[in-house]
Amino acid sequence: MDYQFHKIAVKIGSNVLTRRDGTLDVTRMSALVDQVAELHKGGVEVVLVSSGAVASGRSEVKPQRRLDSVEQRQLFSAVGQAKLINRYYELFREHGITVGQVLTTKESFGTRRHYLNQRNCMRVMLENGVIPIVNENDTISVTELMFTDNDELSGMIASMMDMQALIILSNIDGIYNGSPSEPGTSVIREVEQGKDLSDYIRTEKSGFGRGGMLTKTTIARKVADEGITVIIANGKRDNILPDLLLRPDETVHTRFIPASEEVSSVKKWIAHSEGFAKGELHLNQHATEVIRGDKAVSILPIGVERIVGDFEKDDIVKIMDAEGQPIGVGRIATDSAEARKQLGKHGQRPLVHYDYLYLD
Ligand SMILES: Nc1ncnc2c1ncn2[C@@H]1O[C@H](COP(=O)(O)OP(=O)(O)O)[C@@H](O)[C@H]1O
Ligand SMILES: N[C@@H](CCC(=O)OP(=O)(O)O)C(=O)O
Repeated sequence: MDYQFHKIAVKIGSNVLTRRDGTLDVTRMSALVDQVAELHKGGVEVVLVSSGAVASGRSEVKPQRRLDSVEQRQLFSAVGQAKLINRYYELFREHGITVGQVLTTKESFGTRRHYLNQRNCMRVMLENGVIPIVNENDTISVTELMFTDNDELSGMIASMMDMQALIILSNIDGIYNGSPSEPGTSVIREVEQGKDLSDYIRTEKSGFGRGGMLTKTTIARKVADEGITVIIANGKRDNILPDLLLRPDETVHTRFIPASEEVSSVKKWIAHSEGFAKGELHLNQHATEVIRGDKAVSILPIGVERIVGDFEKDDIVKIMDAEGQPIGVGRIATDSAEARKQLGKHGQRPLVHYDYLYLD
């Protein structure tokens, strides 16, 4: 088959998998499994990121007392994830395909070592023909440790696994150039690099989702800037996945045009690591201008005015411009005590080497 991509991450949103009453839509799930199986048999490497744990657990248990929102999420996801993966396992087995479960947390992306462990796990699964089915470990990720939603998780997975494309399946055909329910609006088919879509996106979410269209757009842009095509399409449409890969021109969806330059694997990790930053490097005016220029440059101690926080060598730090605004992230080459000693000095080694610097 002439598929346009051979390595893809597919994110299936909560709303695709749940019926209006909140129960698991097994018919839809089964249709999507058939499509993924078809691609897999056609030689496409697929990593699935599936939501639906909380939604599918909700209908299974009746809590004995009033639970707060964290407890509810923990209880429903513990039950619901087991139900979800069990369904997937059985449905894929009918196609002779083995699947495996990967539950992760935002923290597991925080250090390079954990990150590589996860990547290795999924690589070995793929090498052995096993489809990884990834979800956040909702039982233990609470509030500030959580991914914004599974769109963020799927972006990190697509980036980590060096995928050619990330397909985000929701309950809508793509991003509309206005309110989707209003007459006269239509799906934006292509989003060029640097295009601002904020005017179009309403903050409301669909029934069971967590992040909404705004997070999808932010993540999509970031992942596309790393050279990965991002597609937002309707997971409720029949045969959507093969159609997107075989007949993209005739299939409604929004496509984020990827950057043409290659981004190294370590830079991709750094790009998604802002949340783990342990400190800040504040650049002076001249360094800010140089860093913003066209040339690839490292951050030298002479260009740093101030250092905030305590960090170890190889930790992630935020890069701030002369006005104190964040402009990127990088991996620091020395600990904070040593970095402070070098501040403002000439002839020192870079604090952040260009290879480990990601600018927004
Ligand atoms: N401009 C827009 N185009 C498309 N959808 C939008 C737009 N603005 C807001 N939305 C809403 O975003 C919803 C999809 O996001 P979300 O609820 O997070 O779904 P999921 O569970 O699939 O991640 C749509 O159902 C729609 O109501
Ligand atoms: N991990 C959660 C997913 C929650 C979530 O963010 O879902 P979505 O709105 O589809 O991105 C679950 O399985 O219920």
